[in-house]
Amino acid sequence: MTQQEDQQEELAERRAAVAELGAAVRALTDAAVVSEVDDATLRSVAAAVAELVPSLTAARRERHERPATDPPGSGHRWYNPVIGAGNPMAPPVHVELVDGRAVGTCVLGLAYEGPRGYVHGGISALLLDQILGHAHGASGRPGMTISLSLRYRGPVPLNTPLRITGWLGESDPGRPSDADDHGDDRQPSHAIGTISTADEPDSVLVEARGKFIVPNRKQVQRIFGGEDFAR
Ligand SMILES: CCCCCCCC(=O)SCCNC(=O)CCNC(=O)[C@H](O)C(C)(C)COP(=O)(O)OP(=O)(O)OC[C@H]1O[C@@H](n2cnc3c(N)ncnc32)[C@H](O)[C@@H]1OP(=O)(O)O
Repeated sequence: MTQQEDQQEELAERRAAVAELGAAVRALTDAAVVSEVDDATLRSVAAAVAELVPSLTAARRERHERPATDPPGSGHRWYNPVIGAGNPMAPPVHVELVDGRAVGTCVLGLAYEGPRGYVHGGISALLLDQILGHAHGASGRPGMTISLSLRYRGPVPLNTPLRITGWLGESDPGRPSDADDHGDDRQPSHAIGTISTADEPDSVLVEARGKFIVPNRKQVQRIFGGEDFAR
């Protein structure tokens, strides 16, 4: 086995272990928010969970440090709060590119509840921001959201397969490109996204419109210390 194959195997093993923990803690979160067991049971589970924390934080990363799952150049975000298998907060949403559109699928449990039985509006915004990011990134230029507006047309049901779709619209006709000044394309892109149930994909429950920019070199330096922010 070559050194590169060794590293790939190690990375796959690490990601699998991280995903396993993510799934277990996600299941714990789901159990915690649906549980109606007695108070004594809740307290004994809380104590048992608190005892587990030090074994995880014995080796930890800080802000700006890459996790072992996301080596430079991999473009992965194993702990992303929407798609990351390692993040218990992530549903996670499974995203595919279909005919230039980003299509996400997931089922949201009661941990994501806003109105009783339905998804919290902020969670819908989170999912749509992510899917618009994928639609923008599909052009090969990962960007950052500079504005996001939403229209909530109907409540999004919990415990129901959902479909989240994002695509690029026309770029901003009002702003002339000043690429020459900055060495980057400074034309913001418009992206559009929707949430519907998987069973009724044409019935739009939430609609989003976002603007994305590709940070120029100075901005990447200022915000991320020069490291390619998307890799
Ligand atoms: C696949 C993974 C998907 C992940 C999806 C997730 C996406 C996200 O959530 S990203 C996180 C949320 N977004 C952010 O944190 C961005 C926060 N904003 C910022 O850091 C700054 O506003 C930043 C860097 C974009 C611009 O700041 P700054 O360099 O000071 O420029 P500023 O003087 O404010 O801009 C002046 C104008 O130029 C525009 N502009 C600035 N930089 C650019 C650029 N690189 N390209 C095009 N337009 C630009 C601005 O939008 C602004 O336009 P307007 O006047 O119409 O509002």
